[in-house]
Amino acid sequence: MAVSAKRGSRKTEDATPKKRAAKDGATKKGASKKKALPVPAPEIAPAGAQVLDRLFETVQSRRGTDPALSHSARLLSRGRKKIAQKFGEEAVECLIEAVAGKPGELVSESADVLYHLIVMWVDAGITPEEVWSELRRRQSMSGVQEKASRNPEGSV
Ligand SMILES: N=c1c2ncn([C@@H]3O[C@H](COP(=O)(O)OP(=O)(O)OP(=O)(O)O)[C@@H](O)[C@H]3O)c2ncn1[C@@H]1O[C@H](COP(=O)(O)O)[C@@H](O)[C@H]1O
Repeated sequence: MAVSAKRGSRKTEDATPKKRAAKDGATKKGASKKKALPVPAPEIAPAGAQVLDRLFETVQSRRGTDPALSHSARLLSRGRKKIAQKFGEEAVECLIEAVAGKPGELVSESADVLYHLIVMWVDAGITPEEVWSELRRRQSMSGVQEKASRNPEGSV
């Protein structure tokens, strides 16, 4: 992702919804005539990890909508390879900030990674509940035990 388009802590002029719409292909004039897509009301913002369920619902609702109004719609319309590529780019940016020891940047990059992961789930037709269920299953076993169960003879 171009740094100029980043959300979160790095406030840049490209980060506003209006400029994002322009960047995504709509002219400023054309975008202003279009009705903005609905976003969840902030007063009923979900707590903690439920924010991911809400984000999933929003991204899913964007499928097939106007790419000029929705970054998710644009990304979904560009296909699986592009979606995977964007996720990979965000993951790399995340690890760069982790290695650089920049917690604030890591928070912002982590949000980007989660957003792009959710776009990938929507494209693949899987739900967050399937992932939560897998995580719950793993909670019954430590990571060390799980790895040992995969490598019964102790091979790495
Ligand atoms: N969390 C995000 C989010 N994080 C990052 N981004 C956007 O992702 C884009 C990444 O920029 P890039 O330059 O990397 O992407 P790009 O334009 O595809 O780049 P190229 O590959 O074309 O070079 C930026 O425009 C960011 O604003 C996001 N866009 C949307 N969301 C969430 O998704 C919801 C729905 O958004 P829309 O689909 O836009 O309605 C929003 O309410 C948010 O909650």
